[in-house]
Amino acid sequence: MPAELSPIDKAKFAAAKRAVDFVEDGMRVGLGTGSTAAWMVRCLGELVREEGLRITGVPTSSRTADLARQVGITVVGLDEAKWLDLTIDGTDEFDANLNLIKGGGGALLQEKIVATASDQMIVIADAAKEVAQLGAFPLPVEVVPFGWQTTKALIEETLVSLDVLGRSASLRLNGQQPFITDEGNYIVDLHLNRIGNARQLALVVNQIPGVVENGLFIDICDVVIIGQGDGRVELRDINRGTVEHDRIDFVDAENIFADLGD
Ligand SMILES: O=C[C@H](O)[C@H](O)[C@H](O)COP(=O)(O)O
Repeated sequence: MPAELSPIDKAKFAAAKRAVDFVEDGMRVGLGTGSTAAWMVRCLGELVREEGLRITGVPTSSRTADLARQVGITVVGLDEAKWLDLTIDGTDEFDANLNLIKGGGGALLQEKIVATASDQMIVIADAAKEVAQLGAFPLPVEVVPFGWQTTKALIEETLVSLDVLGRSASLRLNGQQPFITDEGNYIVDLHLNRIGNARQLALVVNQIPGVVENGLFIDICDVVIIGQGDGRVELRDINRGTVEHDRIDFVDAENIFADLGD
């Protein structure tokens, strides 16, 4: 393990490495987006190259598609795969019911479509992503560029009517310009502090014309794998109600770190 790899990266790697144990030969796998999911894509790539694992990957962003191809994973679109056995993705927050806030990297739309089209969703995270109540992380809402200021104003009015704390909304920027998603849309981030009724908020926000999707993933995630910097992992399965503990050996990761140029 390279000395410069931070404890947080080790934690993300540990969760990712444990998650790929769920991937079986012949599976169609949704590939999430973000720094944690990137570790999972690298781990899967190693299994494909070194152990001949045959999988079909459905990426949730152009970034993930590029990385997946680079590490040797066969990539297809969701409509070609049709239905997936499993999706593995990161998250910005998760709560005790495994409800999530996602979209910090702007990929929430494809991520939600792909996760919903999967028999199982496994979320991989470091322990800092766990919250008692969702909402400290700004909730991303994807909106169409046409009339986005009106859409943002309607979202703010809706937050007031729901008496949601925080209530401020901001257009996500990339430098001086609006951040553009893979689908050509904008992101409005909602600074809420905490979300009392996430299910209601998710439904109501999506009713507003101009809103494409929001980053609340309610009743979609089945398993969360929480990694620690020392290699410990905890697996929580919401359907079975089970909690398991395991440990990842970083020595196994030498090839992956070599690929990163360390
Ligand atoms: O749009 C991005 C995704 O929802 C990511 O899964 C999320 O932001 C977590 O990313 P990271 O693993 O980099 O914290």
